[in-house]
Amino acid sequence: MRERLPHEKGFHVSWDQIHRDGRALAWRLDGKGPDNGSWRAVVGITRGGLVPAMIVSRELDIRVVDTISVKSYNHQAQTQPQVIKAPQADLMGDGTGILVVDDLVDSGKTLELVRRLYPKAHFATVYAKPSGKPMVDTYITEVSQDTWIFFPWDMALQYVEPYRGRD
Ligand SMILES: O=P(O)(O)OC[C@H]1O[C@H](OP(=O)(O)OP(=O)(O)O)[C@H](O)[C@@H]1O
Ligand code: HPA
Ligand SMILES: [Mg+2]
Repeated sequence: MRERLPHEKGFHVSWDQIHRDGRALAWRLDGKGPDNGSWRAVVGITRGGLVPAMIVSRELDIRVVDTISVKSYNHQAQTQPQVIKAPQADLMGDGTGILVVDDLVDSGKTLELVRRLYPKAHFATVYAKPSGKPMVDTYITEVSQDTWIFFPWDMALQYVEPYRGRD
């Protein structure tokens, strides 16, 4: 099995769970945009933010959806975050009315970078760890810093030994 240290715990999220939590995020954001409660666009931070961005944009009927590509990790090793692809500049402005969506905030470095580019945007993630919380405006579930979140797109169903058959 691939090394998971220094993360003590694993939080395994199913497709059903990310769908429910993504919907909960959308409902929390509903009517909170700056223009009579509405949002101009959803911007997903690729790649992990794309599934929640799709769910939020579907729930809130937002048809303008763009992406920003920020690479922060090589597997579980953190590297300096880099913007690989930016969203359409005339859509973004200073970020007013834009919902930036990601799957999670961990150290907060990814959102810190995107916030610097679009300071007036609203930053929303499905999951949050304590170090990154100051960078996020809205999130659904907090997990401890020593938890690694496994998303359904990184997992597969597999056989497990019965409890009494394990070492
Ligand atoms: O708060 P931080 O410590 O910056 O970490 C959070 C970011 O790290 C992961 O993305 P990653 O860079 O691994 O790329 P991916 O979404 O393509 O998997 C995750 O999807 C968040 O975007
Ligand atoms: O806990 C995590 N899970 C998946 N990707 C991540 N990127 C930073 N932290 C995490
Ligand atoms: Mg990501």
